[in-house]
Amino acid sequence: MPTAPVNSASSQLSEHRRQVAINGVTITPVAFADPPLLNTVGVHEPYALRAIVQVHTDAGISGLGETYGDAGHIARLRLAAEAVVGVDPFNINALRARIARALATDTIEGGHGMSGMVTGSSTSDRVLSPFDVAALDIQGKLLCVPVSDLLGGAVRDSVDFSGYLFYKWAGHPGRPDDGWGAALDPEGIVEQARRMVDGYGFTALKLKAGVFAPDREADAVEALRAEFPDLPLRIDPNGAWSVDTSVRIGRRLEGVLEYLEDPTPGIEGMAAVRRQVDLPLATNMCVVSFADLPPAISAGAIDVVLSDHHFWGGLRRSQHLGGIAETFGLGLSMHSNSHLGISLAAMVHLASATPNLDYACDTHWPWKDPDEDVVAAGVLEIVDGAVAVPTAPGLGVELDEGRLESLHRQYLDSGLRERDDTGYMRRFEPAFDPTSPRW
Ligand SMILES: O=C([O-])C(=O)C[C@H](O)[C@@H](O)C(=O)[O-]
Ligand SMILES: [Mg+2]
Repeated sequence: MPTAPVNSASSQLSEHRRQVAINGVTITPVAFADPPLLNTVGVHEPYALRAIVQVHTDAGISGLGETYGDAGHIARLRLAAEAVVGVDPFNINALRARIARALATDTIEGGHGMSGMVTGSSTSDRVLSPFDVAALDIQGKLLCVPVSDLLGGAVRDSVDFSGYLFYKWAGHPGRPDDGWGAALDPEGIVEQARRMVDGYGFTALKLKAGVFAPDREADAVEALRAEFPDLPLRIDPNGAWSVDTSVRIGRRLEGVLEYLEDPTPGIEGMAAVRRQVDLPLATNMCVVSFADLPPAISAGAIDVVLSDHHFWGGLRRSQHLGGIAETFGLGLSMHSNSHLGISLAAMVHLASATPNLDYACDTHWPWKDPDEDVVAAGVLEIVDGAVAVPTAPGLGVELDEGRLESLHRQYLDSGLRERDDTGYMRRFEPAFDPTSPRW
């Protein structure tokens, strides 16, 4: 009978729908090796911290999320974990409401995990994010569709990423060199870029700046332009420059950059720069929550917003941000922090289902040891500067329990419980002062 299998499949599906509820959450902090990457607030410590969130259901299916690993954030995740038990993983609105309620009386301090650079983002959106991703992973596994389908369908088969260049030391002091070598001048940055482009095929480059005198960093951008005449270039000093310095350096780099990211702190400062420089301004610092959008748009402070599902409340709310960007004619790009494979999979699904994503996304992926992850190796790879959108159900990545256990042990042994780029830098340069604007 031609109709019988369809009917029985759909009745099985609705059976799943009726029964499924979250019946537990496992939160595992992990640490993975991170090179000494320099930024305006200091230097990356020997390990980056993340939290792996497994959401379990009474249908026997679990979903995965990944987020920051600072102690305060983990304490909030644990509050949320208790609050979401009993919720249907298809009901992300209910997840959000339960999490907001659980955090309403939260007195936990610190723990943003973003090293003082994105502190104004919404706490409940940050905590919701890994639960939203895990719920979508569960939905996809139950319905046998990839997360990109649940987000409206992939509009591209692969997602472009930019090669993320950092000034860096050759290795962590007192430890062996990491193999990338030092990059402390334009030649070092060009050499690093060459290795990124040859190894991963990146078709856009971003330089993390705010480390050395601005003119020296502009020299590095011009050296990149000479070496890679066709690649879009960006520079991001994380608000380390005054308005005057931003205008001077911005004018110098007009016609060279595809966008200038967070040259100076705050909406007013960005708007002042924008009025005087003929370059698109991008941000992941002065617009980090929905409440920041109206004042930034009315001040004309930004041209491009960098989404990041880790602090914009997960994949669905990041799509909402994409809709606002489209409505107001803003460009859309994507921000990253040091991350593992669950986050990369989530970023790729989101980017694949965001038609108005105009730029190659950021990723710290090449800075990670390929042997250190919590998902199986080889599923996610950067080829020709892009990651293929996974087509298996859910996020398309499976947790490797052995790898999770070993990165959790590394977390326990590392002794690190908060990201502290400034404190680590001060061990080697006691007078280091990250107060912005630094120039
Ligand atoms: O675009 C950005 O602002 C970032 O990627 C922030 C990160 O924290 C970056 O500065 C880093 O990893 O040092
Ligand atoms: Mg940035």
